Amino acid sequence: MTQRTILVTGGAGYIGSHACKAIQRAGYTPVTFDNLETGWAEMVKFGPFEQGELRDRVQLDEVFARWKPTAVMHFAALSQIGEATRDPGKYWSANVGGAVTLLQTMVDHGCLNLVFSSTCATYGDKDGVLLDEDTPQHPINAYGASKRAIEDMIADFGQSFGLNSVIFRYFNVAGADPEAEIGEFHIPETHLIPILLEVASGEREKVTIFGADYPTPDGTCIRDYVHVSDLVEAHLLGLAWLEASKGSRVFCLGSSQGFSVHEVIAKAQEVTGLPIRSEIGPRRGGDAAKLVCGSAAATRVLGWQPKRSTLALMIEDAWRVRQSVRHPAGA
Ligand SMILES: NC(=O)c1ccc[n+]([C@@H]2O[C@H](COP(=O)([O-])OP(=O)(O)OC[C@H]3O[C@@H](n4cnc5c(N)ncnc54)[C@H](O)[C@@H]3O)[C@@H](O)[C@H]2O)c1
Ligand SMILES: O=c1ccn([C@@H]2O[C@H](COP(=O)(O)OP(=O)(O)O[C@H]3O[C@H](CO)[C@@H](O)[C@H](O)[C@H]3O)[C@@H](O)[C@H]2O)c(=O)[nH]1
Repeated sequence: MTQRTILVTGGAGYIGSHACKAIQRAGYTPVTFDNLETGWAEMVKFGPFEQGELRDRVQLDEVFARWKPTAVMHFAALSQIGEATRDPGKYWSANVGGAVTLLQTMVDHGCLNLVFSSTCATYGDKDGVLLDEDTPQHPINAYGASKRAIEDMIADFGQSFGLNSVIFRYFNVAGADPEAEIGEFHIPETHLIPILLEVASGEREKVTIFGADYPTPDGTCIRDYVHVSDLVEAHLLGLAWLEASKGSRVFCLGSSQGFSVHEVIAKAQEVTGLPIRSEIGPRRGGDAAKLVCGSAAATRVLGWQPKRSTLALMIEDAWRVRQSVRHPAGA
């Protein structure tokens, strides 16, 4: 039997490259489609690579005709909250524009199974609430708004064309491949844990804490961190769900535990055994005070069992990759 092909948009990026490894291991062929805006050709190690732009319908048509994917995992997006707040049009164009073209191409090629990366940034600021699939979505930045719009678009394509979808709303994804083949490489790096590891390794002088006047116990923002390996396992379960024709569903993916910026810094110092200098700075636009996930549905319905989503393991795995894998930019 020929191997089933999964089109992985954003497969050269952080989460997409980890997904490709898991997809290949599960016996499928992951075909990466990526414009390399924030990703790396060097991270495409587990299947073919098609360099391309999602908003380019001609290119997408060629790729669908060549590979005939049975499903798409759609990771490609711009995802920096600070940048989205400074330049919202860029986010609406890349994220929503890219998704429109992708969905239309899927339907026209008869590929009707989609796993989509959404985000808890679609919820907005809901202090003190455990966010789950039923929580109303009121995004407070253009990134979250663009992702909510795509969720709505997917529902419309479901109604009109029978597109089947599993939408995962992730919380803060962290960690790296436990076998240290791939990792998280962004330039500039904006995510908290990799920044802390840059400070620990002496590549950065200090971390600026974006606000210590939030209504949280220590004044810094609280987030729910989930290990990228656990996250991509959920995607395989989502794919199996679609292949079993179980219909369309939304699931939240997180660890159901929140950690403040101060707590993450303390844990990174403990794991690395190195000092991490920090200073308090102003709030970053678009940040919610507290985002913590209720992922009971993913466990109950899909059988998802996170294995590595403790703060210590996520930092440990990211630290190991940092020390053993050369940055694709040669930095
Ligand atoms: N990292 C997180 O904590 C997190 C949390 C929630 C949701 N997400 C979502 O997960 C997905 C992957 O995130 P990531 O952290 O791996 O980001 P990433 O930036 O590492 O990867 C995104 C990839 O998509 C590609 N891409 C972007 N726009 C494209 C376009 N128009 N055409 C083709 N390729 C394009 C980039 O080059 C990159 O390789 C994104 O959709 C993001 O919104 C991430
Ligand atoms: O130098 C830094 C970087 C981050 N933070 C704080 O650390 C927390 C985590 O920030 P970051 O790692 O940038 O993640 P988020 O902005 O929470 O966004 C991530 O998590 C979202 C879901 O919560 C995803 O949708 C996004 O794609 C992903 O980038 C936030 O409170 C930031 O304000 C700092 O204080 N200093």
